[in-house]
Amino acid sequence: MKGNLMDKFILILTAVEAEKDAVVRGLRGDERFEAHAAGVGPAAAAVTAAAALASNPGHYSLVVSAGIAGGFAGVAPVGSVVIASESIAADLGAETTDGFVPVDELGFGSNRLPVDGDVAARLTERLRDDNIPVAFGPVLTLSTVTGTAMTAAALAERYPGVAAEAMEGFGIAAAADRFGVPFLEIRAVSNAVGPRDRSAWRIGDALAALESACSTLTEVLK
Ligand SMILES: O=C(O)c1cccc(C(=O)CC[C@H]2O[C@@H](n3cnc4c(=O)[nH]cnc43)[C@H](O)[C@@H]2O)c1
Repeated sequence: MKGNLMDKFILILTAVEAEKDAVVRGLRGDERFEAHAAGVGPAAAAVTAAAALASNPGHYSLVVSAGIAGGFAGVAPVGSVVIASESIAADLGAETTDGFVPVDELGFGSNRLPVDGDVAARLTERLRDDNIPVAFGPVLTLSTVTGTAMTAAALAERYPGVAAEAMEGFGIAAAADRFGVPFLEIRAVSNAVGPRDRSAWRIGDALAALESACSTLTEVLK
């Protein structure tokens, strides 16, 4: 991680207030952190992150996207934590008769953005040491929640090793990239990616896991 953590702050953005409240509980008053609910989806997340970074040059040493997510079968079960190895805008590209072509293959930039690998690795390791179920892998950002087994399978084939999907990470990663601030994504799995079954959601369990992961983050960043 660049810079000295001791003199800067960490911005954590969630989608909704319930996620922000879980993050704040996990931070336990650690004044190095600022947590805000930015709204659902990549645009709301990107606008909020960019506004914060633009109005506070040099103030933040790290920007974190945190919240609940859908977990991919065999990688991230419900109730587990996912630490992103990279952020992928899963539907940023073109549909063709030969399948999806990501924007980088179209020559218009990239649909993948990096994370702070050092912090991501240390956080993953600490969570494992604390016996918290954790997966380290790509996290997708979508504007449409996956609702069928066919789409889940297509995403898992397109992005091997994918751990989770959510709706804000890439927007925040894009703002962090634009302002040269390291990025991290922490997700807690509330549901399985696939056929829509709201009765199977475990949002309470996911928020508890999110709280625990944020508490561990404060330790890792000591
Ligand atoms: O109505 C549904 O079937 C449904 C299924 C899963 C999630 C939703 C949401 O509207 C949640 C959006 C909100 O939570 C994050 N999230 C949680 N699970 C997922 C998911 O499986 N795919 C994408 N996003 C998910 C997301 O980051 C949003 O903030 C509705």
